[in-house]
Amino acid sequence: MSANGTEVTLTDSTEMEQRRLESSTMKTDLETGSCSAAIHCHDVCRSYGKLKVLNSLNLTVPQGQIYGLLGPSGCGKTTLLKCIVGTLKISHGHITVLGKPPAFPGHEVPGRMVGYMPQDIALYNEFTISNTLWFYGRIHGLSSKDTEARINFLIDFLDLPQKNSLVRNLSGGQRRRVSLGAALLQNPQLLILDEPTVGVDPVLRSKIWQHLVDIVRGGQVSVIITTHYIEEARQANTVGLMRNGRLLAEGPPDAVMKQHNAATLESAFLQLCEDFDQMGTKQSPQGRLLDSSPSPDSMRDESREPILRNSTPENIPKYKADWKVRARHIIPKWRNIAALMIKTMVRMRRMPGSLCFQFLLPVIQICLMCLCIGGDPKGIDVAVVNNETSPSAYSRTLLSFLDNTSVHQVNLSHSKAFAGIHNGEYWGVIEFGENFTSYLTKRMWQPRVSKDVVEGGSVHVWLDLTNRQVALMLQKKLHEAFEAFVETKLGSLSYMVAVPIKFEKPIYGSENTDFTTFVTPGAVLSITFYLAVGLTALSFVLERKEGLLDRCWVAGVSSLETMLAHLFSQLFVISVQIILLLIFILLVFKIPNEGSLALVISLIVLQGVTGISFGLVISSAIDDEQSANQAALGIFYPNLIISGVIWPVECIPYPLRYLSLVLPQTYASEALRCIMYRGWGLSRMMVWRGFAVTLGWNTFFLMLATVILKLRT
Ligand SMILES: Nc1ncnc2c1ncn2[C@@H]1O[C@H](COP(=O)(O)OP(=O)(O)OP(=O)(O)O)[C@@H](O)[C@H]1O
Repeated sequence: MSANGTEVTLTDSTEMEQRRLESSTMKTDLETGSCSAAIHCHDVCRSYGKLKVLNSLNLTVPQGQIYGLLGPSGCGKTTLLKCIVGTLKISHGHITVLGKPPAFPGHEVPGRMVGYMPQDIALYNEFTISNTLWFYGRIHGLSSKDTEARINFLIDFLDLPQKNSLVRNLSGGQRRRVSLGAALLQNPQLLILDEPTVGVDPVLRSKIWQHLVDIVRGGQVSVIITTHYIEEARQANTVGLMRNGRLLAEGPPDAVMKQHNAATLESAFLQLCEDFDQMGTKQSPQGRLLDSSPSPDSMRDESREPILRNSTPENIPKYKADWKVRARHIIPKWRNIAALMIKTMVRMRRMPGSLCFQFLLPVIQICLMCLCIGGDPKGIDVAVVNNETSPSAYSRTLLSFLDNTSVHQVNLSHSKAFAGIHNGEYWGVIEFGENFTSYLTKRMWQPRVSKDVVEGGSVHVWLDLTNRQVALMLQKKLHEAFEAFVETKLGSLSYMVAVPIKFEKPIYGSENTDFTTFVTPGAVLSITFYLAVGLTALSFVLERKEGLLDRCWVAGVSSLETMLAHLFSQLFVISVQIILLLIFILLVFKIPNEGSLALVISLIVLQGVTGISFGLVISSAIDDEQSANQAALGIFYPNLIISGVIWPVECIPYPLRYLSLVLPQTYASEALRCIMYRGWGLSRMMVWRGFAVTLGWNTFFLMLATVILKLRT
C-alpha cells in the first residue's frame, strides 16, 4: 500500500532483506558511526516482569526531523524513550542512536550529544534555575561563557522567572520548562522530550514547537517528542502512533490522515486503534498483557507491522546493536565528579538546618552516651538497721565512709527495713548487730575467735539483685567504705585485715576506669558508621525515585562518578562530625588517649567511609525510602550487639562470635581501644587488623554498590 511517494507497507520479503542488510553492514557502521536515521529501533521488546510493554517494536527517527511519538497513556512511550537513552535495557532487538547503540564505549549517547527531558520533573528542588542549568553545563563541559549565554537565552525563550528563583518555589509548568531548558542547554544533536508541553500554556506550547522546528531546520538536530496533545504533533515531520507496545503507523502526519480519510490526526489515530483492536480480537483474545511466550521472535505478528512506514532505502538503518557492554568511559571524569560535588554543596547550603543537625547529631549522641552510660548509679535508697546505740560505735564510723552520693541511707527498724525491701522501696538492707563494735575489735586483735564473734562482728547485707549494676555498685561501695574504715582504725596495721590479693598499679588503663571508657571507642565508630549509612542510604533512593539519577546518567555521568562524588562530599560532613566528636570525648569528657591522634582520626574516618559505602549498597539495591530505612535500621541493633561495642566479644557464644569477628566494627573497635588506651601503633597486630578489616569492607561495599548501580541504570 502506498499513500504517497515515500510511504510503503513493509512486507515479509522487505523485512528479511532489511535483516540481511543489518547484519552484513553492522560492523562498518559501528566503526564509522554513520547512519541516516537519528534513532532506529528494530524488533525491540521490553518487559517489566510478566508485563510486556514493548512488543517487537520497529521505529525510525529520520535525521534532522521532529518525530512525534503518540499513543494512549500506558502504551509504552516513556519505556521506549528510556530504552533509547539507555537507562533501561531492552530484552530483545536492537537500538541505534546517532549511529551507535546507547552507551557504546566512546559514544556520547548518553552524554553531550543527547538532551533528555524525562516525564518526571527530575530537578533538584533546592537549586535555583541558574544552579540547575549550571549543573548540566558543567557536566556537558560547556565553558562559563557559553553556559551563561545559553542560560540567558533559555530564560528568555522559555519565559522562565528570575534565574535566582528556587525550583521548589516554581509552579508545575515553570518546573517543566526549566526541565526542558536543561535538555536544550548544550544544543544537543538529539533531543528526547517526554511530554514537554504538559501544563504549558498554548502560547508557550506553540513557541516550543516553533523552536523545535527551527532547530531541526539545519538538518543536524533530530527530535523525538511524546505528547498527549495529538493535534500539536501535526507540526512534526513524522509521527509514530503507538498502542499496546507496538507502532501502528509511522509517517508524515498528512499522509497518516490522508490514508484514513481523516480530517484530524486524532481521528486517524482513533481509526487505527479500532482497526488494530479488531485485528487483535480476531487473532489474540488475550491482547499483549501477559508475556507467556518464551521467544520474542515467536510473538512476531507481521500483520501488525506499521501500516505506514517511511522506509526508503537510504533510511533503512544498517546496524546491529547487540551490545551487551554498557561500559562508557571507564576512567572517572573529574569534571563530572566536581559538578556532582558542587551540586551536593549547593544543596547542603540551602538546607542549613539539616546540615547543622548532621554536624551536631553525633556530638549529641556521644554526650548522651558519656553522661548516661557507664557511671555509678546515684541516690540509691538503702535501709540501715543499726542495733548499736553508742555515738562512738564502729558501725557509725563505717557508715560514715559509705559514699553518700551513691547510697542514700534510711535508718529503720529490722521489720520496717525488710518490709521496705520487699515492697521495692530499698535496694538493700545493711544491718549491724548490737555488739558489732566489740566483736569486730576482737576479730581485729585476737588471732582466734569463735564463730559467734565472727558473725556478730560482720556487717549483714541483703540485696535486691534484680538490678545487677545497682547491686554491684552497693557491693563495691561497701568494700570501699570498709577499707577506709580499717585504714582509719588500724593505720599502718590495716594490712592485717586486708584480703591477701593485692592489685598493683595497672599496666594499661587507670584504676578508676569505668564502663564509659570501655564503650566510648566502639560507640564513636558506631555513631560515625550509622549516621553515614543513614544519610547515604536515603540520598540515592530519593534521587532515583525523582528521576535525578537517570537524568544525570543520560547527561553522561557514570555510576562510579556518582559514587565517588557522593563519597567525597560525605567525607566533608564526616570530617566536621569527627572533629566535634573528638573535641567532646577528649576535652569535655576527658576520655584518655595514649596513642596517636592521627591514627584515631584515620580509623574513625575510614569507618565513616564504610558507613557511606554500605549506605550506597542499600540505596543502589533498594527503590523506596521505607525499605531503605528498614534495611538501615534493621542492621543497627544486631550489628551493635555482636560487634563487641557495648559488651565484650568474649561473652558472645561461639558460632556467633565468628560472625562478630567479620563485622566491620568488631576489630575496628578493638583497634581504637588499643590505640587510645594502650598507646599502640600500627606495628601491633590488633591495630593494623582493625584498619585492614575496615579497608576491606570499604572496598567490598564500594565495588558492590557500583556494580548494583551499573546493573540497575
Ligand atoms: N518500573 C515499572 N515497573 C513495572 N511496570 C512499569 C514500570 N514502568 C512502567 N510500567 C508499566 O509499563 C506500561 C507502560 O508505561 P509507560 O510509562 O512507558 O507508558 P506511557 O505510554 O509513557 O504512558 P504515559 O503517557 O501515561 O506516560 C504501563 O502499563 C506501566 O504501568
